[in-house]
Amino acid sequence: MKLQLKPVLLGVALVAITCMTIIALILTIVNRQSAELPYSTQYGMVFDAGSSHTALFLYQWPGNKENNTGIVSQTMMCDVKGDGISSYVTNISGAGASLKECLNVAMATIPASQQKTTPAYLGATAGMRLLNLQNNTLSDQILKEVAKTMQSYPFDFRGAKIISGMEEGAYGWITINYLLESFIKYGFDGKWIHPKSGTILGALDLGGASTQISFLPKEPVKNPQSAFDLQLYSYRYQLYTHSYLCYGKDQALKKLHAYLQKTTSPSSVIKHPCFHIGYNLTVKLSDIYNSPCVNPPTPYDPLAQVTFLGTGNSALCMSMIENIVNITNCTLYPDCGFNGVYQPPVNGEFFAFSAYFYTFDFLGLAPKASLSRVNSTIESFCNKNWTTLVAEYPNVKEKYLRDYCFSAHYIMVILLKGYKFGSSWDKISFQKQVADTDIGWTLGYMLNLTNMLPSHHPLVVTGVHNSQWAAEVFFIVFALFLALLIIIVLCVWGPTT
Ligand SMILES: Nc1ncnc2c1ncn2[C@@H]1O[C@H](COP(=O)(O)OP(=O)(O)O)[C@@H](O)[C@H]1O
Ligand SMILES: [Ca+2]
Repeated sequence: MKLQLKPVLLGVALVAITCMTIIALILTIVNRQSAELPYSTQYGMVFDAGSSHTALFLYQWPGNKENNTGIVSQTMMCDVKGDGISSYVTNISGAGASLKECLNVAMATIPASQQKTTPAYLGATAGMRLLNLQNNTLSDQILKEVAKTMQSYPFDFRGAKIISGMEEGAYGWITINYLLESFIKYGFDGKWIHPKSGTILGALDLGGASTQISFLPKEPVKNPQSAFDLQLYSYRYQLYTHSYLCYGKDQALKKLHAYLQKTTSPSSVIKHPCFHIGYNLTVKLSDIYNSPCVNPPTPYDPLAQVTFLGTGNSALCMSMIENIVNITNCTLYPDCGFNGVYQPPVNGEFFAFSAYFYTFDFLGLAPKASLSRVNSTIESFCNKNWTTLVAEYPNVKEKYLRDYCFSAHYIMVILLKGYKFGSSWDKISFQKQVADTDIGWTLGYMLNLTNMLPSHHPLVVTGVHNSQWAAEVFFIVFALFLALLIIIVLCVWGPTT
């Protein structure tokens, strides 16, 4: 009997098609991953309740789960009027009321439908840490008041608390490196790539009441109290971070005043080398000794007055500051920052922000300037007469203008003699923002508390719309049905015709 070739080939082809269709069907159904598409912008807010003032930062990101790279950005920033919340000790309810103006701005910015799902945090830093040391009942009452005000808004209130110095340092470091995409990057080939570890930056934050340094050292951190272990996007980091309480620039100035007062006593007129010639300041002794950062002489009259007379003497200003920043005492460890605090040698590039930036920006030294230009600029600025200066900068707040000479010298002492940046001065960049977002601890804090910093590498899936997926399944099932039907017809009638 002659074999009929055509129906046999057709049958083989149909069987092959059927098998492929069944495999396609299994793959389409079994390995189904659902991915949400961006549906709308989401928001999150953090109050930075600093020692000198409070600011509200509002962040936004696309409303899906793909926010685990540098997608979160700052939508708005609102400066709360008045001083920091720790200054409300005699008017506790005022601390809560002070936040209302900025909360109203947030209400006007966030669409009504999103307000309920907007997480809202308040983190207080060194001013409240100090108040907590002095009188924890008062600091608790202030935190309760600010929480009450925040809860009176529709936002998803997640807490008002004092953050630790280590958290403050680590979150500042996370903010910088998140914004610079140093943890993870989306490459041109559509794959996630992990940039080389050398591209991770260190963070230098100078506040009013504390100062923080955070970086990845070359060597393992020897003191566990300064080690911060993190796992981000499948990589482990051991961060060195230290917060020097009482060494923010305002408390450091208080320390200098206490030093000058004690060493000149009983005179009530005291030469001040970091104030400009022509600037005089009269204060009560209680204004100097009202902080846990300074030890009052015993006995002392809180109401007695002293007058500081500016002499604008750069060399003396620098050496006086060296008296309040102990740079010699490093007995317990092979390497130290200042005050005998363990610190491995600095490593890599750094961003210096907050008062580091304000001071260097004002002096025209940001983002970078050579050491010789920095030194000569500070010296000639400190030499300026106060009257000339006020006329030259009519729009600069007097409290800032008065302090730039001191702050600049203080910055040089802690960076060069404290942290020992001498040979790596050019590694420091004085910055305020990255990608239109302010550098500070608040973004890192929010990313962490909202679980937007995964410890594992993000999974990339290529997806289709649900309707397209249903159409694909329907088409495959239909093709399968048709193929089976033809095979049956061929088997029954094919070979005999
Ligand atoms: N425009 C500015 N010029 C100079 N200094 C500023 C400016 N804005 C803020 N500062 C200073 O920056 C510091 C910010 O510290 P802050 O965040 O309030 O305290 P902390 O972080 O210690 O709790 C303060 O010393 C404040 O005076
Ligand atoms: Ca701060």
